[in-house]
Amino acid sequence: MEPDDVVRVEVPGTSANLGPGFDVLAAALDLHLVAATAAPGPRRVTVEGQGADELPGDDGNLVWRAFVGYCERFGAEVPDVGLRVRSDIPLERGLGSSAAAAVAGVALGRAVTRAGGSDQDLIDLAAAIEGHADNAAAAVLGGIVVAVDGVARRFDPAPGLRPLVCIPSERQATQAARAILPARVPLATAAANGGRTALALAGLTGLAALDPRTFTDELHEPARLEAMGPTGALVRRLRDTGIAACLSGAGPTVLAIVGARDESAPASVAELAGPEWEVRVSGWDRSGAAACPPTVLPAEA
Ligand SMILES: Nc1ncnc2c1ncn2[C@@H]1O[C@H](COP(=O)(O)OP(=O)(O)O)[C@@H](O)[C@H]1O
Ligand SMILES: N[C@@H](CCOP(=O)(O)O)C(=O)O
Repeated sequence: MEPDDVVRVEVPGTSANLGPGFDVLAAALDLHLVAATAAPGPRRVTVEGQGADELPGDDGNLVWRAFVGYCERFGAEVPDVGLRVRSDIPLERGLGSSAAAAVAGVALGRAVTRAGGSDQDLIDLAAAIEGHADNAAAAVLGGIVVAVDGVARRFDPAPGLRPLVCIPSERQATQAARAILPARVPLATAAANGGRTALALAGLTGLAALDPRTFTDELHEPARLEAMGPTGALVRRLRDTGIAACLSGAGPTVLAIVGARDESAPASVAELAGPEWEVRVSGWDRSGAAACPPTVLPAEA
């Protein structure tokens, strides 16, 4: 394989749920996973960046599995290539590292084989492989998404808003954070959550002013914030000061939405979080998974 043959995709990390939109809302953030084809070598996948010391380099790697999954679904022969994957998305923090890996695999499959498939097909396939259509939709489409019943729609984030992520060093596997959720909730609870989801989406996309109270969730956050003590405490502290805050995905990261022009907000959030937390001023990723022109994967920073 010549360097000119290298195909590369860049996929954003994602923050799912956005408070009350459990399993249906998500936003794409400007931290990324880059995957590229490479000449076949002793390892199927070379992993760099986050997870380099623990993720598999064999055919069990999620990016490769999704690449093969795409080829099987669209009847393409699996190309005999290696992959290089570099991710800036911390693992098991609720920032969609697994969805980014699955989306990278299917998007790379489409770009390499040109066997077709719509963005919705990629979302469905990545969600079938990884489990979360909300993350997958935001990773493919960028912006803010609603994903439900096999339909994903993208919206532009309001220009006046900026996401901050507060990342702890502790990790939380998504599967374990789903196992503690209630199987049933009262009808009135579900109805109120639906209303807050609509208002939160309106606020995040600029259709209405963002009211921090609409970030309250009664489906998944109560159990999770109790299980993740420091995360629960930080969400409460932020909400008590009037900041729109919620659990990012299945946690333990906390997402806060602040005014883009509020220069003091990042420092205020960092002060409320304390030294145990890495507070990153993020931006929205507006474009989603992008297949880049043939190029070589940039060297690790
Ligand atoms: N770059 C990657 N390459 C392969 N697998 C990955 C990569 N990033 C994440 N994964 C897989 O996703 C898992 C984490 O997924 P999950 O528990 O859903 O947390 P989250 O998606 O919130 O980071 C990792 O343990 C690993 O199996
Ligand atoms: N809706 C899912 C989202 C999981 O996101 P992740 O980034 O934590 O994998 C859930 O809340 O379980």
